[in-house]
Amino acid sequence: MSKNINELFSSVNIQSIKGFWDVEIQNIQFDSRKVADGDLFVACRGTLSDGHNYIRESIEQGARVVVCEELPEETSSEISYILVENSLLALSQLASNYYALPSKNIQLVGVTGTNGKTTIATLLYQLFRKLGYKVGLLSTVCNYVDDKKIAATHTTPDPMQINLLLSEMVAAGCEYCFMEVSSHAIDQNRTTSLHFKGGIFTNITHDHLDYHKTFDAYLKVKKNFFDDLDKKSFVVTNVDDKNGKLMLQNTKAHKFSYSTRSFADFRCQVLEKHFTGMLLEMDGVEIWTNFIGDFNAHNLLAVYATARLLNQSKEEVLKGISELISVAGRFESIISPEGIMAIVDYAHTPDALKNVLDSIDALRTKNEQVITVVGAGGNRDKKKRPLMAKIAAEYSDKVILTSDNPRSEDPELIISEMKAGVIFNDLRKVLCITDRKEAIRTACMLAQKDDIVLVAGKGHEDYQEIKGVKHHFDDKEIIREIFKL
Ligand SMILES: CC(=O)N[C@H]1[C@@H](OP(=O)(O)OP(=O)(O)OC[C@H]2O[C@@H](n3ccc(=O)[nH]c3=O)[C@H](O)[C@@H]2O)O[C@H](CO)[C@@H](O)[C@@H]1O[C@H](C)C(=O)N[C@@H](C)C(=O)N[C@H](CCC(=O)O)C(=O)O
Ligand SMILES: Nc1ncnc2c1ncn2[C@@H]1O[C@H](COP(=O)(O)OP(=O)(O)OP(=O)(O)O)[C@@H](O)[C@H]1O
Repeated sequence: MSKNINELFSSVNIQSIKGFWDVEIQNIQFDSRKVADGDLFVACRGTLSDGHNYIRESIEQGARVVVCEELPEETSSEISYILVENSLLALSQLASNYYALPSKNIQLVGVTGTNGKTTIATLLYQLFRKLGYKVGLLSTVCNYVDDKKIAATHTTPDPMQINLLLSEMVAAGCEYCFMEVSSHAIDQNRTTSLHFKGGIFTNITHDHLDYHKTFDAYLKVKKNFFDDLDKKSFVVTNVDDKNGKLMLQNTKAHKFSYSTRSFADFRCQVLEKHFTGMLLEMDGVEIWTNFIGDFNAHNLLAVYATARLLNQSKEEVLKGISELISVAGRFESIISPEGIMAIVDYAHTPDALKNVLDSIDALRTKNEQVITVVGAGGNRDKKKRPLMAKIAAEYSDKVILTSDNPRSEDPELIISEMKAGVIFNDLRKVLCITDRKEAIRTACMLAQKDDIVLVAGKGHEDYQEIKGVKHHFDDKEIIREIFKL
């Protein structure tokens, strides 16, 4: 689709222009390798390299307009160069303008926090469909435009992708979109120019410090998302998290809180816990839910609060919540003919792992053993490796440390970095088996009737990434094969 750059730059803070202003462009690209004839190229500074180094290549590929933070040494008189202070911010604004501001034509709610984003966004998508609406979803597991499933590459896609999907949702008649907002996305301005009706804060614990460097920087980035919300929107925050209230400090949005422990606008209490679900008291009403674990009580409460803030009736929301079923790869259980229960969960942070193991512990009635199979991803935050192994060993009877997605790292080295975190007295519980399938098989062989095998870290993923190649790998599939189901 062809656009005049005049329309595209309406909200962009331009420093200067070199070249023509009245230019038609075809598409917007931030990767020179994808530029085609007539495109606009935005040169962005990344963590590995700098898009400014690819300006010449983008022009050779056919770029007509270049948006950059500094001019290249050699410029061409046939090209328009538009200087901006922050290319990533400009990209976000250009992308929204290119697709005619779709976020203004849909009620968009963003979920951010270390854990729970996928669960809450997906459950909101499911709930609002039950309530009779056409809905969109942008999440780690997959994206949906109404009932059309679209593969996801990121938790929060790049600004062009987000706005394309939002515009498709608007065209398909969707009234709501629920999206995950990662800290990378906030930091890189992927969501800055979107118009959010609401924002949800789940929690913040140790993660992504490879990218943000310090916990304070990570916290500040999360807070920026809420600081940017306007007075027509709402923010609903988990005040059981010690940083929950902080998210409300500088925002102009209407402020709401939720809690399972203390005074808050939205409250819920866990009345009973079973392997098949939980009985909750939510906003004064008892409801049965098909979810396990205190953390899911928080997730369901966030869903309830958001639906109420989007003006849905209490009765219908509670009825809808009681009918919701699990989210792919989140506390999914498979029982063997011999009575061994395997649980597949995406827990890939120390906090998530502890929560899942706590939830399992709360359900133990006899002397069931808990055997945990867990790894840690390569080319990602290394600091969480020893912490995850320490937690796994502390809260399980046996632990098998194995590979997650080693990516370009040596899996055995990752496992040894994990093992270094296990306290001396727990070392006797730990086995190391690099091959994940063998690790799962061994855990199932060690388990007896009623024992619980937790396979953590990969959840819904159907691949294992080793040395840049994605091999088919599915924890649930392997467990079913071992259990001969
Ligand atoms: C690690 C990381 O955060 N990378 C971000 C970074 O890219 P980079 O450092 O890899 O970029 P680069 O390769 O150095 O290149 C810099 C720029 O030059 C461009 N380029 C590069 C090469 C070339 O030949 N031509 C060219 O134009 C690139 O397109 C890029 O715009 O800067 C880019 C912006 O220009 C981001 O899009 C990119 O996010 C990538 C896509 C990424 O994968 N990030 C992950 C880690 C991420 O976002 N994860 C979160 C979820 C986390 C979670 O909750 O688990 C997510 O939302 O998915
Ligand atoms: N509210 C919560 N608090 C703590 N842990 C949670 C919560 N919700 C889910 N978890 C745990 O975290 C894991 C990941 O959940 P989920 O995918 O919903 O989080 P996420 O924020 O989307 O993570 P990511 O962006 O890394 O995919 C779950 O499998 C579960 O173990």
